[in-house]
Order: sequence, then structure tokens, then C-alpha cells
Amino acid sequence: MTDLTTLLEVGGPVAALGGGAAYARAKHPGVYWSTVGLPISTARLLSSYSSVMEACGLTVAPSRLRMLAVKATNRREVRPVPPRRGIIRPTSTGLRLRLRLAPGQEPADVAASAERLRHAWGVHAVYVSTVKPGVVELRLVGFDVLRRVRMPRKVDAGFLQVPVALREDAMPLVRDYRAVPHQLTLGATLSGKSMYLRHLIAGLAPQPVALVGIDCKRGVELAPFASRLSALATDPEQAAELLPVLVKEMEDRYDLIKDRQGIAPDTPDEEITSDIWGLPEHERPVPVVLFVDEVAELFLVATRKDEERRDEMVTQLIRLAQLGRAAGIYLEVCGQRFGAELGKGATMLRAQLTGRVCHRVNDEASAKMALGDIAPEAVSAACAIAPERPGLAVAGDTSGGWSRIRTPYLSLSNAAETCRESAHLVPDLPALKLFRPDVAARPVEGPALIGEPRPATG
Ligand SMILES: Nc1ncnc2c1ncn2[C@@H]1O[C@H](COP(=O)(O)OP(=O)(O)OP(=O)(O)O)[C@@H](O)[C@H]1O
Repeated sequence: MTDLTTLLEVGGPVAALGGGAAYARAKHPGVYWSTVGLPISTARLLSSYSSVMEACGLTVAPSRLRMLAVKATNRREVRPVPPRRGIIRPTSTGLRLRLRLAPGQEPADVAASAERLRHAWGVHAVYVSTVKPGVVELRLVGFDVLRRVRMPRKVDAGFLQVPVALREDAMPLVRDYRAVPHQLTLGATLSGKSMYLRHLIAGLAPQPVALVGIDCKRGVELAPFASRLSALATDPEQAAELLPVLVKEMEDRYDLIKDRQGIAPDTPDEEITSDIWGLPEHERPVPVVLFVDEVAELFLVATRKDEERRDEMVTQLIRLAQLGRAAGIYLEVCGQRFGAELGKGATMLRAQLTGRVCHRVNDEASAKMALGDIAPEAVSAACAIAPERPGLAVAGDTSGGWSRIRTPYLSLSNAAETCRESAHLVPDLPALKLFRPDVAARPVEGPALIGEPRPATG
């Protein structure tokens, strides 16, 4: 979502209608419904377009030529000119239309009037985004799409992309590992973090990717997906053994890239600009996604010996976050809080996790840990999430864009079933064999190479 997108709060009877046009129509038979079954009338929009634009200050003075032409033909009063309107397209949640801005207008002018447009047309929300210079798209959303989440039937998502949630402008949020390699997901207990992870795992399971889990809650969150996991650590001791293996795997991949480029083996890793995607397909190692649930458990120490182990693990995680992307290793870190109070390295690791998702949190400080370096408004939006709506979150990235999102409901058994069905896709990664959870499924034979990227739809 661009930073021009205007986020508007729910209000009025339309908001109370809730998810699904059919449901709303049944509950409120007296409300006027357009042909798309939503409380947005195309006819109303068409008939009021010019006057609404004028009332919202989105018109410009007519050109001299236009004035002369109008006066010469019908001698009527010459009206100010609104932005040129494109075709009105109905969607499952409302309408969308493009506007060609009049000379002298900028997208921010339309975004600033979004609240006025929403009231003028009586819709739940109006979102404005820039399509290209001089053209903006208005999305009119008829009801609160986050109340009962239904993902669009068709989502463009390819390899290493998972449509994980719905944004409040009714667009899907696609977790794209190649665009945002590492992500931090924060939230209080029962806020919906596990549901978010569940979607990611179920979305990645049918793709040629190695999935690795560190779940220091004794594996209760990730063990149900064991059949699709290449490795699983269920306590800090196991995590301390798994992390160096992943770091070694990353270093081996760097060596592979260096060999391919003819760079001397002693060249520092940081000086290599290429990545595994530059390798020919038959040599390319399989991408690895590492899920860390309840990251704080890795930081907590009771004894001095634990402290040394903790420091090592944190350093390894930081190295994976710093250098992993080029080696096709991605981090998905989850926790309730992730602040400097966790100890040495916490802030540094957090800074490397570019993607941010913040579910309901217990205090503003926790929201700031996730979204403070993105936008102050995003922090306020996260603090306003009600406990009655698990799965609701604020997603942002460090470009300053953010949006309210919600995952659709996905039962644990369905997600586990998806993993079982794709158990044969567990790649053969010899380094991780020791950590493979004990399940009946057998990995596929052959080298750990990825095939053709396949689309994943949600
Ligand atoms: N998007 C959603 N829609 C409907 N229900 C949801 C959604 N997300 C989560 N829930 C429900 O909310 C409850 C808590 O969700 P979840 O277990 O994902 O939270 P959590 O943050 O992982 O909690 P904990 O840290 O205690 O494990 C569950 O009963 C789950 O079914």
C-alpha cells in the first residue's frame, strides 16, 4: 500500500452490516442495494460525480478554450472541471475507478478528500492509491472486510509468496520472501500469531522450500507440521545445536556462489553482491525458511553457562539475518515482545527484520518495538486492536507504508493436513537430517534443488 492510502475508521450503519453482501442483505432488507449487492450505487456515483468532486474541492477552473466553446454552444454557466473519470468497475467488496488528475492536481489532494468522498457516497471506506503519474485509483469499500475475512478467489502469488491475510482495503497481503526476506511478528498471547504462522507454513508447504522450525514452547505450535519440516528444535538446547548448522549451510552456499563467480575463496562474504538466484537452476540450493516461535525463550537465561549459549545463538541469528538473503535463507520471527530488555543483540536482530506485523499487544511499548520505526500512526492503530478480534494486526514495512490486516480462519487440522499431503516435498538437505522430526513421511530422493517456480493461490 502506498503512503497515500488513506485509512478510515468504521462508522455509521453501513459499517454495522458486517462481512458478506448476502448476509448483510438478509439482515437489512430495507437498505438500498446496487446491482453488485453492496450499499454502493453505481448510479448514485455517476449522477453525483461532478457535484461531489466540486464540493470536495477536487475541481479546477476550466481552460480558456473550454470556456469559449461552452459559451459559443449553449451560453450556460461554465462549471469547474473535475478529474476525468474512468470506467466504474464493481468488485466483490465495492467499486473501483480510476481518475486522471486535472492539471495542477496531485494524488495527495484526492487522498486528503477521501473522508469527504466516503460520506458523500455513503460507503464504509475510500482508499486512494497512485497508479502512475497523473492517474489515481479510488477503491470504494462497502463494508468492514476484516470482520469476516474472505480472501479474493484469485491472488497473483508465485514462488516464495504466500497470500497470508486481507488488508482493510480488501486487497490481499502477500508475504513475499524475496522482496522482504526477514520478518518480525509480535502480539500478546491469544492475539493470533500462531494463526499467522499457520498460514505461512500451509502456503509454503506445497512449494519447493525447506521449512525449519524453532519452537521453544516444547513444539506445541510447530510440531503439528512436523511432516513437512526439514528440522525442528523444541527447546533452547536443540536450537543451540541447529543454529550453527544453518550458519554453516549459509557459508557453504556463499562458497558455492563464490566458486561460480571465480572469486577467491578467502573473499569476505560481505563483498559478494550476487545471490543463489544468479546460479543456474540445476546448481541452485533450495531456499530455507526458518520459523522461530516465541523468540524471547531463546534469550532467557538462568545460569552463566546459559548466558554463553544465549550469546552464541543471538550472534548466529544476527548472522543469518544479515547474510541469509543471498543464500536463500529467510527468517520468520514471532514473539510477544522483542525489546532491548531481552539482552545483548536483541535490538540489532530486530533491526534486521524488515517486515513487521503487530497483532494486539498489552502495552504501547510492545507496539513501538514492532512499528515504532515505521510510523507513529501505525503504533496507535496496533494499540487500538480489540481482544474480540484475534488475527487482526497492523502490517508495515520500513518504507513507511502500513495497513490493518486480518488472517482468515484456518484450522490447525487443515494446516497439518496440507503439510502431510506435501510431506514428499521435504527437500534432501543432508546437513539438517539429524534434526528432522520423527514422522512417517519420507523425503524425496535426489539433490536439494528447486524446480520451476509454481504459483500459490490463496
Ligand atoms: N484470523 C482469525 N480469525 C478467527 N479466529 C482467530 C484468528 N486468529 C486467531 N484466532 C483464534 O484466536 C485464538 C488465539 O489465536 P492464536 O493461537 O493464533 O494466538 P497466539 O497469539 O499464537 O496465542 P499464544 O501466544 O497464546 O499461543 C485461537 O482460538 C484462534 O482460533
